[in-house]
Amino acid sequence: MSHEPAPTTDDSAEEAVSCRALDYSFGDTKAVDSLDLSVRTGEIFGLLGPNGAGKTTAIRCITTLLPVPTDRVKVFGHDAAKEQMAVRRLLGYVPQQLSADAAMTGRENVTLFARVFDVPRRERAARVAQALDVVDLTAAADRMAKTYSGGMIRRLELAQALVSAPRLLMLDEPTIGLDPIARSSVWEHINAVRQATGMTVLVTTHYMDEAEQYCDRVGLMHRGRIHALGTSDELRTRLRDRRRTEAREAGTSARDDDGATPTLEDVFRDVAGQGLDEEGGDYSDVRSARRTASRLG
Ligand SMILES: Nc1ncnc2c1ncn2[C@@H]1O[C@H](COP(=O)(O)OP(=O)(O)OP(=O)(O)O)[C@@H](O)[C@H]1O
Repeated sequence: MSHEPAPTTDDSAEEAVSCRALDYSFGDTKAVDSLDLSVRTGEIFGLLGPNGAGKTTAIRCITTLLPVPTDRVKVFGHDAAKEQMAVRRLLGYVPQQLSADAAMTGRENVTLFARVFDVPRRERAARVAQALDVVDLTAAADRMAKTYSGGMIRRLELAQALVSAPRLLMLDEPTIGLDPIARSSVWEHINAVRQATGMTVLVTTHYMDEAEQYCDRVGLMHRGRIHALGTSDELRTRLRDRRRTEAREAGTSARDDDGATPTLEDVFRDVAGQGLDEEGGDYSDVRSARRTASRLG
């Protein structure tokens, strides 16, 4: 099935997130299976995989929302089992499920998060205004969230996560259910925040094109494991070179696609083997759990 070399981690760069041999099961279902993952400080790291790959479970382990044994998950060196509060203080988390309240204004929603995350009272109004400004919601800040479009709601949730100035921003499928324009707008805002603050971003997505465009490095996850890890260019070039070598060794004449660099989709299909098809789940075949816009309407 997979011909990719085992994923490697680089411990020389300061790690924002490190998972070592992380397992997590729901009854008989092994959602995360001996996961090794290293996210470097300051990068946008994309965890890619089809529905059910284990992305959300991994994210929830890192956020301390699911219990993990000691020495399995660290966030900026803090152990997620032993130092839960220290870990939580360092991160902002935007889950797949809706986290904004439709019956409150944008400003009220962000203020609520500022309170929950203990933003000092005297700084609160300014920090809320700044977070709304970063995501271009200043003009709409005093409108009820139920009047927002899906993309605006996603940006509001981004502001909610940013108001505590986290060092690590974790986003679970931030663009699911959005139209292409809203998707690129959300990404542009994530990118702008990263550039301005140096914040580390860990994002799950099944949109390969988004990952190629916006993530510094990606981890391809399937059935609870990372099967390949690197920059999108590295992964694509590695597969191209391997195919060329195989063709040469087999003595076959040049294939039609010999000169072409495979896409990230090809890489995924290569590392996941037949699994994607057996499960009836192309990675782009989304259950679309989110459907943000319709839920607030
Ligand atoms: N609360 C739960 N109880 C039982 N099984 C669960 C639970 N949450 C997830 N699972 C199972 O664990 C596996 C991994 O699910 P997970 O949600 O982590 O995948 P994912 O890659 O995030 O996919 P999706 O994008 O569809 O959420 C799946 O087989 C899923 O059915």
